[in-house]
Amino acid sequence: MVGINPFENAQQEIKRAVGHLGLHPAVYEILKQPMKVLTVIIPVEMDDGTIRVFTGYRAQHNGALGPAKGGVRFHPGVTMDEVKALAMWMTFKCAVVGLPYGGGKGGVVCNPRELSPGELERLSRGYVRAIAEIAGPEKDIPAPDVYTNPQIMAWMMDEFSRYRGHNEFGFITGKPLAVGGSAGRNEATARGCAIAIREAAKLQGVSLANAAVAVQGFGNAGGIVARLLHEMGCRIVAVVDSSGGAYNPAGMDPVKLREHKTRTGSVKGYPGSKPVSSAELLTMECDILVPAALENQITASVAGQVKAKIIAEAANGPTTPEGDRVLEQKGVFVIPDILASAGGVTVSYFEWVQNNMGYYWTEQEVNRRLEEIMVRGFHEVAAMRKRGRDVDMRQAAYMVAVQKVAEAMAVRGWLGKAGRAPQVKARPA
Ligand SMILES: NC(=O)C1=CN([C@@H]2O[C@H](COP(=O)(O)OP(=O)(O)OC[C@H]3O[C@@H](n4cnc5c(N)ncnc54)[C@H](O)[C@@H]3O)[C@@H](O)[C@H]2O)C=CC1
Ligand SMILES: O=C(O)CCC(=O)C(=O)O
Repeated sequence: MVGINPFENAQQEIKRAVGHLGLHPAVYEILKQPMKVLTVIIPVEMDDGTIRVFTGYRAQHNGALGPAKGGVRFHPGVTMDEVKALAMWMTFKCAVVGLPYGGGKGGVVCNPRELSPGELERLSRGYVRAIAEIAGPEKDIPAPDVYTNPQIMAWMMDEFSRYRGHNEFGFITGKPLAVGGSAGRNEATARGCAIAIREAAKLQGVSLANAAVAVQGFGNAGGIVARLLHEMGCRIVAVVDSSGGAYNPAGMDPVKLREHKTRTGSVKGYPGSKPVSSAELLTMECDILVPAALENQITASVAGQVKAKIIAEAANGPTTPEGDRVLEQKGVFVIPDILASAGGVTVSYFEWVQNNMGYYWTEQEVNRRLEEIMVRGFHEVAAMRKRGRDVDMRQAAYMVAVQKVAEAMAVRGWLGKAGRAPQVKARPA
């Protein structure tokens, strides 16, 4: 959305968390920007023989807890500030659920729908060649995000393996199973979100049986979360994608919605449904709202009209800080993006671990470990919310995450003398 800078939004959240935790101001000074940002140009030979030059970015926000980790977005609206915000959010997403990573994110300004498969492959490989010097399993590990998928991950892994001269399956996650992908990764973002919704519903006394759910975005995150919530007994009353929406208060079957989208290119026109816009969906009567598309969807004016009891942010940054304050005043229970969407990177972590070991787990094993991490993360944040005064779930999540990153920076000596107290107590002799 024009005029709202996601990077400035992300900075505000960190500033508040550092203040609430009473940490040294140096913590904010370090965390308020990415440690490294690379801008690249990618010349690609198009099918008609012309050369088109694309712009791409890779941002690494903070490496105190481990190598940078985060997806690559292919979208016409990608900007450097968006990539910087997304990298920043990744640092705290990884920290809140206890993964040994820092935050990273990449993006290429392009419309993949206008590219042929060959052009898309050459662009994906070109992007990897351009960022190769700052990436790798020990430095920065990309993954899928908006409009990138397992096939693109496979091309990228192959290109990086050529660059290094040997197979580097651990360079990137979200790969197809045939080349070191993990069972369960495709569903992981949605599964993690569904687990968080289940825990929130228990906490808030909302029954999932027949609960009305509206989902904005019907891709990897939104489409699968609709299916999983349907399996948990919820009624999927509305879904939208970038081309339109479908509404039916009696509920719709997400498997059939997916088939309809595969056949026609959109969820709109689903048999038995009425059209619905993205704006209408966000403010409609429902119990659970899942924004699973892009940033800055729930502004203050949208938030004022939201009727959902629970919002689970499967997307990164769907709510503006102003929107957030309105939701807080209204008592809407928000599961913030850094927690609600952490399932994907959690299973990406499992994928990287499996690649490093060369030993692969069953889907059951992956899902069991994901469940454990999401439940622990959710309740750690809920406990922080209870302990903190005047903090909502988003602030609580940031407080849990910022505390962990600040502690790592302190013991590494990045905060100098300021870091030695009170975060780090010397071990008794
Ligand atoms: N794929 C992953 O593992 C993760 C994704 N996310 C976040 O989830 C969100 C969605 O990502 P994915 O599902 O992976 O992308 P995707 O490319 O699979 O799907 C995106 C969906 O959003 C829809 N969409 C795009 N613009 C829209 C608009 N203006 N209004 C309504 N719908 C719109 C598209 O039509 C598509 O259905 C993003 O914010 C992403 O950063 C977060 C964590 C992990
Ligand atoms: O799977 C990953 O490594 C990161 C996914 C991602 O980009 C995100 O969580 O926003």
